[in-house]
Amino acid sequence: MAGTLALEATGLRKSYGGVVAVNSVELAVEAGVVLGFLGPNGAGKTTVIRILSTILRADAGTFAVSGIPHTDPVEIRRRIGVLPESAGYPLGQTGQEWLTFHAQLFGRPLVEARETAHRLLAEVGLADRGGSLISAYSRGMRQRLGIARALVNDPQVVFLDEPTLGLDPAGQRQVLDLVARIAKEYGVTVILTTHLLVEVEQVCDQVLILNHGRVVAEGTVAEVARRAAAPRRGLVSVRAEQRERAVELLAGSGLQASAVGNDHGGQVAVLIPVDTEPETAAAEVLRRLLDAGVPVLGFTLEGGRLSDAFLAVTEDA
Ligand SMILES: Nc1ncnc2c1ncn2[C@@H]1O[C@H](COP(=O)(O)OP(=O)(O)OP(=O)(O)O)[C@@H](O)[C@H]1O
Repeated sequence: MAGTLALEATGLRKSYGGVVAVNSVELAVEAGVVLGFLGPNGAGKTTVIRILSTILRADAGTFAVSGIPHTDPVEIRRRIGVLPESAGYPLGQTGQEWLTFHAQLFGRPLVEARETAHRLLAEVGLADRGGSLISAYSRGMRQRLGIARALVNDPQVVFLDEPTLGLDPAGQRQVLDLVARIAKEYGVTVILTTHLLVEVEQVCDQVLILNHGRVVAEGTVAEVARRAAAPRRGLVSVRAEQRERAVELLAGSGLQASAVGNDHGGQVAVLIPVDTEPETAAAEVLRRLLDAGVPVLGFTLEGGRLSDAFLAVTEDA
Protein backbone atom coordinates (compact mmCIF):
# COMPACT_ATOMS: atom_id res chain seq x y z
CA MET A 1 0.00 0.00 0.00
CA ALA A 2 1.48 3.33 -1.02
CA GLY A 3 2.55 5.50 1.87
CA THR A 4 2.58 2.68 4.42
CA LEU A 5 5.82 2.41 6.32
CA ALA A 6 7.36 -1.05 6.53
CA LEU A 7 8.09 -0.47 10.18
CA GLU A 8 7.07 2.18 12.62
CA ALA A 9 7.40 2.34 16.37
CA THR A 10 6.77 4.91 19.06
CA GLY A 11 7.98 4.99 22.64
CA LEU A 12 9.21 1.40 22.82
CA ARG A 13 10.45 0.50 26.26
CA LYS A 14 11.58 -2.74 27.84
CA SER A 15 13.28 -3.51 31.16
CA TYR A 16 14.67 -6.78 32.44
CA GLY A 17 14.34 -6.51 36.21
CA GLY A 18 16.12 -3.27 37.03
CA VAL A 19 17.94 -3.05 33.70
CA VAL A 20 16.35 -0.73 31.13
CA ALA A 21 17.29 -2.45 27.87
CA VAL A 22 15.23 -0.31 25.47
CA ASN A 23 14.06 3.22 26.16
CA SER A 24 11.82 5.57 24.13
CA VAL A 25 12.75 4.00 20.81
CA GLU A 26 11.11 5.53 17.74
CA LEU A 27 11.37 4.00 14.28
CA ALA A 28 10.11 4.86 10.82
CA VAL A 29 11.45 2.66 8.03
CA GLU A 30 10.25 2.91 4.43
CA ALA A 31 9.50 -0.20 2.43
CA GLY A 32 12.40 -1.71 0.47
CA VAL A 33 15.09 -0.19 2.66
CA VAL A 34 18.06 -2.13 4.04
CA LEU A 35 18.50 -0.71 7.52
CA GLY A 36 21.76 -1.27 9.38
CA PHE A 37 20.70 -1.64 12.99
CA LEU A 38 23.84 -0.84 14.94
CA GLY A 39 25.07 -0.40 18.46
CA PRO A 40 27.67 -1.72 20.87
CA ASN A 41 27.15 -4.99 22.76
CA GLY A 42 24.20 -4.69 25.10
CA ALA A 43 22.77 -1.59 23.35
CA GLY A 44 19.35 -3.24 23.01
CA LYS A 45 19.32 -4.32 19.37
CA THR A 46 18.21 -7.90 19.96
CA THR A 47 15.57 -6.73 22.41
CA VAL A 48 14.10 -4.32 19.82
CA ILE A 49 14.13 -7.04 17.16
CA ARG A 50 12.38 -9.46 19.54
CA ILE A 51 9.72 -6.88 20.29
CA LEU A 52 9.13 -6.03 16.61
CA SER A 53 9.00 -9.69 15.65
CA THR A 54 6.42 -10.25 18.43
CA ILE A 55 8.56 -12.72 20.39
CA LEU A 56 8.80 -10.35 23.34
CA ARG A 57 6.23 -7.94 24.68
CA ALA A 58 7.32 -4.32 25.26
CA ASP A 59 6.56 -2.67 28.62
CA ALA A 60 5.37 0.42 26.77
CA GLY A 61 5.02 1.80 23.27
CA THR A 62 3.33 0.87 20.04
CA PHE A 63 4.53 -0.41 16.69
CA ALA A 64 3.27 -1.55 13.32
CA VAL A 65 4.77 -3.79 10.66
CA SER A 66 3.54 -3.11 7.12
CA GLY A 67 0.66 -1.23 8.65
CA ILE A 68 -0.38 -4.13 10.93
CA PRO A 69 -0.59 -2.92 14.55
CA HIS A 70 1.28 -4.70 17.35
CA THR A 71 -2.05 -5.73 18.78
CA ASP A 72 -2.31 -8.26 15.94
CA PRO A 73 0.85 -10.37 16.35
CA VAL A 74 -0.46 -13.31 14.32
CA GLU A 75 -0.85 -11.11 11.22
CA ILE A 76 2.55 -9.52 11.83
CA ARG A 77 4.18 -12.96 11.97
CA ARG A 78 2.71 -13.80 8.56
CA ARG A 79 4.49 -10.82 7.08
CA ILE A 80 7.93 -11.11 8.64
CA GLY A 81 10.94 -13.38 8.41
CA VAL A 82 13.48 -13.69 11.20
CA LEU A 83 17.02 -14.99 11.47
CA PRO A 84 17.54 -14.97 15.25
CA GLU A 85 20.90 -14.10 16.80
CA SER A 86 21.59 -17.70 17.76
CA ALA A 87 19.52 -19.77 15.41
CA GLY A 88 19.37 -23.49 16.13
CA TYR A 89 19.23 -26.01 13.29
CA PRO A 90 18.06 -29.64 13.30
CA LEU A 91 21.32 -31.34 12.45
CA GLY A 92 19.67 -34.62 11.49
CA GLN A 93 17.63 -33.06 8.65
CA THR A 94 18.73 -31.99 5.20
CA GLY A 95 18.43 -28.35 4.21
CA GLN A 96 15.73 -29.29 1.72
CA GLU A 97 13.69 -31.16 4.38
CA TRP A 98 13.98 -28.36 6.90
CA LEU A 99 12.91 -25.61 4.47
CA THR A 100 10.06 -27.77 3.15
CA PHE A 101 8.85 -28.28 6.72
CA HIS A 102 8.87 -24.52 7.36
CA ALA A 103 7.07 -23.78 4.10
CA GLN A 104 4.41 -26.29 5.18
CA LEU A 105 4.14 -24.56 8.56
CA PHE A 106 3.08 -21.47 6.63
CA GLY A 107 0.31 -23.47 5.00
CA ARG A 108 1.85 -24.52 1.70
CA PRO A 109 0.87 -27.97 0.38
CA LEU A 110 3.76 -30.45 0.23
CA VAL A 111 4.54 -30.16 -3.50
CA GLU A 112 4.53 -26.37 -3.37
CA ALA A 113 6.54 -26.41 -0.13
CA ARG A 114 9.18 -28.57 -1.81
CA GLU A 115 9.33 -26.17 -4.75
CA THR A 116 9.72 -23.21 -2.40
CA ALA A 117 12.55 -24.99 -0.57
CA HIS A 118 14.24 -25.79 -3.87
CA ARG A 119 13.97 -22.21 -5.12
CA LEU A 120 15.27 -20.71 -1.87
CA LEU A 121 18.19 -23.12 -1.67
CA ALA A 122 19.23 -21.92 -5.12
CA GLU A 123 18.70 -18.32 -4.06
CA VAL A 124 21.15 -18.62 -1.15
CA GLY A 125 23.74 -20.60 -3.10
CA LEU A 126 22.97 -24.02 -1.60
CA ALA A 127 21.31 -25.63 -4.62
CA ASP A 128 23.78 -28.50 -4.72
CA ARG A 129 23.77 -29.05 -0.94
CA GLY A 130 20.02 -29.26 -0.32
CA GLY A 131 20.23 -33.04 0.05
CA SER A 132 23.08 -32.94 2.60
CA LEU A 133 22.48 -33.16 6.34
CA ILE A 134 22.66 -29.77 8.05
CA SER A 135 25.26 -31.29 10.39
CA ALA A 136 27.62 -31.30 7.41
CA TYR A 137 27.07 -27.58 6.65
CA SER A 138 29.70 -24.98 7.53
CA ARG A 139 28.69 -22.07 9.73
CA GLY A 140 28.35 -19.81 6.68
CA MET A 141 26.13 -22.37 4.94
CA ARG A 142 23.92 -22.60 8.03
CA GLN A 143 23.58 -18.81 8.14
CA ARG A 144 22.53 -18.80 4.48
CA LEU A 145 20.08 -21.60 5.17
CA GLY A 146 18.71 -19.52 8.05
CA ILE A 147 18.22 -16.60 5.67
CA ALA A 148 16.41 -18.92 3.25
CA ARG A 149 14.11 -19.96 6.08
CA ALA A 150 13.44 -16.31 6.91
CA LEU A 151 12.18 -15.90 3.30
CA VAL A 152 9.96 -18.98 3.24
CA ASN A 153 6.69 -17.07 3.69
CA ASP A 154 7.53 -14.28 1.18
CA PRO A 155 7.84 -11.74 4.00
CA GLN A 156 7.61 -7.99 3.63
CA VAL A 157 10.09 -7.34 6.43
CA VAL A 158 13.07 -9.53 7.32
CA PHE A 159 15.02 -9.25 10.58
CA LEU A 160 18.55 -10.61 10.40
CA ASP A 161 20.25 -10.52 13.79
CA GLU A 162 24.02 -10.72 13.26
CA PRO A 163 23.92 -13.00 10.21
CA THR A 164 27.68 -12.56 9.76
CA LEU A 165 28.61 -13.53 13.33
CA GLY A 166 31.53 -15.94 13.43
CA LEU A 167 32.02 -16.02 9.66
CA ASP A 168 35.36 -15.58 7.94
CA PRO A 169 35.73 -12.58 5.57
CA ALA A 170 34.61 -14.57 2.52
CA GLY A 171 31.57 -15.89 4.41
CA GLN A 172 30.72 -12.37 5.60
CA ARG A 173 30.91 -11.09 2.05
CA GLN A 174 28.66 -13.89 0.76
CA VAL A 175 26.02 -13.21 3.40
CA LEU A 176 26.07 -9.43 2.86
CA ASP A 177 25.88 -9.83 -0.92
CA LEU A 178 22.92 -12.12 -0.36
CA VAL A 179 21.24 -9.54 1.87
CA ALA A 180 21.67 -6.84 -0.78
CA ARG A 181 20.32 -9.16 -3.47
CA ILE A 182 17.23 -10.32 -1.62
CA ALA A 183 16.35 -6.73 -0.76
CA LYS A 184 16.59 -5.80 -4.43
CA GLU A 185 14.99 -8.89 -5.96
CA TYR A 186 12.23 -9.46 -3.43
CA GLY A 187 11.71 -5.78 -2.58
CA VAL A 188 11.70 -6.67 1.10
CA THR A 189 12.69 -4.37 3.90
CA VAL A 190 15.71 -5.76 5.75
CA ILE A 191 16.65 -4.92 9.32
CA LEU A 192 20.26 -6.01 9.62
CA THR A 193 22.18 -6.16 12.87
CA THR A 194 25.93 -6.35 12.48
CA HIS A 195 29.17 -5.00 13.82
CA LEU A 196 30.79 -4.83 10.35
CA LEU A 197 30.62 -1.09 9.78
CA VAL A 198 32.57 -0.99 6.53
CA GLU A 199 30.18 -3.53 5.03
CA VAL A 200 27.21 -1.59 6.35
CA GLU A 201 28.43 1.38 4.33
CA GLN A 202 28.28 -0.80 1.22
CA VAL A 203 25.03 -2.69 1.80
CA CYS A 204 22.71 -0.48 3.85
CA ASP A 205 20.58 2.41 2.60
CA GLN A 206 20.06 3.68 6.11
CA VAL A 207 21.46 3.16 9.57
CA LEU A 208 20.15 3.52 13.07
CA ILE A 209 22.53 3.49 16.02
CA LEU A 210 21.37 2.47 19.48
CA ASN A 211 23.30 3.13 22.67
CA HIS A 212 22.08 2.16 26.14
CA GLY A 213 18.67 1.39 24.69
CA ARG A 214 18.18 4.77 23.00
CA VAL A 215 18.43 5.87 19.37
CA VAL A 216 21.49 8.12 19.16
CA ALA A 217 21.77 8.53 15.38
CA GLU A 218 19.73 7.69 12.30
CA GLY A 219 19.56 8.52 8.62
CA THR A 220 21.41 7.52 5.48
CA VAL A 221 24.97 6.33 5.96
CA ALA A 222 26.24 9.67 4.61
CA GLU A 223 23.95 11.70 6.88
CA VAL A 224 24.91 9.79 10.00
CA ALA A 225 28.59 9.91 9.15
CA ARG A 226 28.36 13.68 8.58
CA ARG A 227 26.12 14.66 11.49
CA ALA A 228 27.36 12.37 14.20
CA ALA A 229 31.04 12.20 13.42
CA ALA A 230 33.55 14.01 15.50
CA PRO A 231 35.03 16.89 13.49
CA ARG A 232 37.18 15.53 10.70
CA ARG A 233 40.80 16.31 10.31
CA GLY A 234 42.64 17.33 7.20
CA LEU A 235 46.35 16.58 7.11
CA VAL A 236 48.33 18.91 4.86
CA SER A 237 51.89 18.03 3.92
CA VAL A 238 54.22 20.94 3.31
CA ARG A 239 58.01 21.36 3.36
CA ALA A 240 59.32 21.19 6.94
CA GLU A 241 60.60 24.75 6.81
CA GLN A 242 57.19 26.00 5.67
CA ARG A 243 55.22 24.29 8.42
CA GLU A 244 55.01 27.17 10.94
CA ARG A 245 54.08 29.58 8.17
CA ALA A 246 51.33 27.24 6.99
CA VAL A 247 49.91 27.01 10.52
CA GLU A 248 49.88 30.80 10.79
CA LEU A 249 48.20 31.24 7.42
CA LEU A 250 45.46 28.71 8.17
CA ALA A 251 44.88 29.93 11.72
CA GLY A 252 44.70 33.45 10.33
CA SER A 253 41.80 32.41 8.12
CA GLY A 254 39.80 31.11 11.09
CA LEU A 255 40.69 27.42 10.90
CA GLN A 256 42.00 25.41 13.83
CA ALA A 257 45.43 24.38 12.63
CA SER A 258 48.41 22.86 14.41
CA ALA A 259 51.79 21.45 13.47
CA VAL A 260 52.24 17.69 13.67
CA GLY A 261 55.24 15.43 13.17
CA ASN A 262 58.89 16.22 13.75
CA ASP A 263 61.28 18.71 12.21
CA HIS A 264 61.95 16.45 9.26
CA GLY A 265 58.36 16.07 8.19
CA GLY A 266 56.12 19.04 7.66
CA GLN A 267 52.50 18.25 8.34
CA VAL A 268 49.74 20.52 9.50
CA ALA A 269 46.51 19.19 10.97
CA VAL A 270 43.37 21.21 10.25
CA LEU A 271 40.11 20.56 12.08
CA ILE A 272 37.15 20.63 9.71
CA PRO A 273 33.94 21.77 11.37
CA VAL A 274 31.07 19.23 11.26
CA ASP A 275 28.85 21.63 9.29
CA THR A 276 31.42 22.15 6.50
CA GLU A 277 31.62 19.86 3.51
CA PRO A 278 35.08 18.30 3.43
CA GLU A 279 35.56 19.26 -0.24
CA THR A 280 34.84 22.91 0.54
CA ALA A 281 37.23 22.89 3.48
CA ALA A 282 39.92 21.16 1.44
CA ALA A 283 39.60 23.71 -1.38
CA GLU A 284 39.84 26.58 1.11
CA VAL A 285 42.95 25.15 2.77
CA LEU A 286 44.70 24.58 -0.55
CA ARG A 287 43.75 28.01 -1.89
CA ARG A 288 45.06 29.80 1.22
CA LEU A 289 48.40 28.06 1.10
CA LEU A 290 48.95 28.24 -2.64
CA ASP A 291 47.94 31.93 -2.78
CA ALA A 292 50.59 32.61 -0.14
CA GLY A 293 53.20 30.70 -2.12
CA VAL A 294 53.39 27.67 0.21
CA PRO A 295 53.64 24.52 -1.93
CA VAL A 296 51.29 21.74 -0.84
CA LEU A 297 52.82 18.28 -1.16
CA GLY A 298 49.80 16.30 -0.09
CA PHE A 299 46.37 16.49 1.51
CA THR A 300 44.46 13.70 3.21
CA LEU A 301 41.16 13.67 5.07
CA GLU A 302 40.63 11.62 8.17
CA GLY A 303 37.30 10.84 9.80
CA GLY A 304 33.81 11.23 8.40
CA ARG A 305 33.27 7.50 8.03
CA LEU A 306 30.48 5.53 9.61
CA SER A 307 32.94 3.99 12.07
CA ASP A 308 33.96 7.46 13.27
CA ALA A 309 30.31 8.39 13.73
CA PHE A 310 29.64 5.12 15.53
CA LEU A 311 32.45 5.75 17.99
CA ALA A 312 31.45 9.38 18.45
CA VAL A 313 27.84 8.60 19.38
CA THR A 314 28.48 5.49 21.45
CA GLU A 315 31.52 6.57 23.42
CA ASP A 316 30.60 6.90 27.07
CA ALA A 317 31.54 10.18 28.69
N1 LIG B 1 16.76 -12.13 29.07
C1 LIG B 1 17.41 -11.12 29.65
N2 LIG B 1 17.44 -10.99 31.00
C2 LIG B 1 18.09 -9.97 31.59
N3 LIG B 1 18.74 -9.01 30.94
C3 LIG B 1 18.75 -9.08 29.58
C4 LIG B 1 18.09 -10.15 28.88
N4 LIG B 1 18.27 -9.95 27.54
C5 LIG B 1 19.01 -8.83 27.43
N5 LIG B 1 19.30 -8.29 28.64
C6 LIG B 1 20.05 -7.05 28.90
O1 LIG B 1 19.45 -6.02 28.15
C7 LIG B 1 20.42 -5.17 27.56
C8 LIG B 1 20.24 -5.18 26.04
O2 LIG B 1 20.57 -6.48 25.54
P1 LIG B 1 20.42 -6.88 23.99
O3 LIG B 1 20.74 -8.33 23.89
O4 LIG B 1 19.11 -6.41 23.49
O5 LIG B 1 21.58 -6.00 23.36
P2 LIG B 1 22.28 -6.14 21.92
O6 LIG B 1 22.44 -4.74 21.42
O7 LIG B 1 21.52 -7.08 21.07
O8 LIG B 1 23.70 -6.74 22.31
P3 LIG B 1 24.71 -7.68 21.45
O9 LIG B 1 25.32 -6.82 20.38
O10 LIG B 1 25.70 -8.08 22.48
O11 LIG B 1 23.91 -8.83 20.92
C9 LIG B 1 21.76 -5.68 28.05
O12 LIG B 1 22.11 -4.94 29.19
C10 LIG B 1 21.48 -7.13 28.41
O13 LIG B 1 22.35 -7.56 29.43
